[in-house]
Amino acid sequence: MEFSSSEKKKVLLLGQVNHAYEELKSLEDIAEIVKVTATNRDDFIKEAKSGAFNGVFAAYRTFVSFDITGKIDNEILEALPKSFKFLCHVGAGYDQIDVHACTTHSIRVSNVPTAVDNATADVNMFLILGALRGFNIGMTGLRKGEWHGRAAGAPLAHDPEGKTLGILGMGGIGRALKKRTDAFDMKVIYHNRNQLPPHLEAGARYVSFDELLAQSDVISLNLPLNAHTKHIISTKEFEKMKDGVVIVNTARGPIIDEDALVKALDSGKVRSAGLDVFENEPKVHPGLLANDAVMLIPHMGTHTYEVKPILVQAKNNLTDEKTDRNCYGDLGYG
Ligand SMILES: NC(=O)C1=CN([C@@H]2O[C@H](COP(=O)(O)OP(=O)(O)OC[C@H]3O[C@@H](n4cnc5c(N)ncnc54)[C@H](O)[C@@H]3O)[C@@H](O)[C@H]2O)C=CC1
Ligand SMILES: O=CC(=O)O
Repeated sequence: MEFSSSEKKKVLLLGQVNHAYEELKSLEDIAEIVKVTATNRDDFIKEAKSGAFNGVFAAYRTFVSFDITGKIDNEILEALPKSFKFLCHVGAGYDQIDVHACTTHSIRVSNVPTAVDNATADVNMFLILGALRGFNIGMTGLRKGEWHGRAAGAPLAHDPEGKTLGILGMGGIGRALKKRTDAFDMKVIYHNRNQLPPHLEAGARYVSFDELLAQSDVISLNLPLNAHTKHIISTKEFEKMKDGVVIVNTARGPIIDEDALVKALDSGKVRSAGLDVFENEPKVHPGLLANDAVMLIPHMGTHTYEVKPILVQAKNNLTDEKTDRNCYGDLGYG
């Protein structure tokens, strides 16, 4: 794409920047930031078709901009101008974008993996420990004035040591989790579509999907959400698991069939769960809310200064009031 030197490129801002003020200012030096006035998908499409975004060559989108546009799919791309060529998503998981449709429209998509690995793996480890040890029962009870959570006391829990952790989807976060579980002497098995080279396996044993379901004491979901992985864990898969298994999910809610999970928890097939993500965020299944054995976190896997380094610089400007939503505050790593 050719621009004259005096011409500022137009960048569409999908979502609000709440943290990366300095970066936004730098971008404004070289680009004209085009803001969206629509607050829902229909109006966004109308706004795009009215020519309001004409000349835009790139868009920077936050996770919560989904509330305005919905999935970035063919319908949205058809409405955007032909000048639009780059879609920059602030997040590792890009399930809110139909990448195939983008490819068809010759639009390149970028995401932000790697930067999130440690923070998300920490949450993952916290959920494993909390769910295995039954901490939520005690913690919830304590705030209600009940020592050990129940009149009869919290049930005895389990140590991680010697337990088999099955990592489904051992990519960046899964491998960072493996490293953490080594400190707790857990045995790690994993399933990916293809076996990793030994230096990336780092001692984890590659197994089939069904072996992972059957052999794990704890199952951690660390794979992306797409048409193949939606509800990859449902009733049939719970039946193949050990009685009393623990399920942890920091990936995406719809990877687990939440209704089936609640039933498996209620029947005792699943002993407890640790969840950072939910099928219909920000809604949480009432069966999960009602179950004290389940550790629940409102999608805070990456909610740290270290993941969003700019926050440290912008700290003095930052107030809680500026943080609009729990998920990323604003733009993830910006
Ligand atoms: N809770 C949170 O705040 C965060 C959640 N996430 C979620 O975690 C997911 C994983 O993130 P990364 O580790 O960075 O991704 P990654 O791409 O590095 O790893 C994903 C792994 O899953 C494997 N995989 C893909 N399809 C599979 C299948 N059908 N069966 C088995 N394995 C499969 C891939 O081969 C890869 O090894 C993201 O897609 C995102 O949805 C990511 C960051 C933060
Ligand atoms: O959910 C967070 C992400 O980066 O993906």
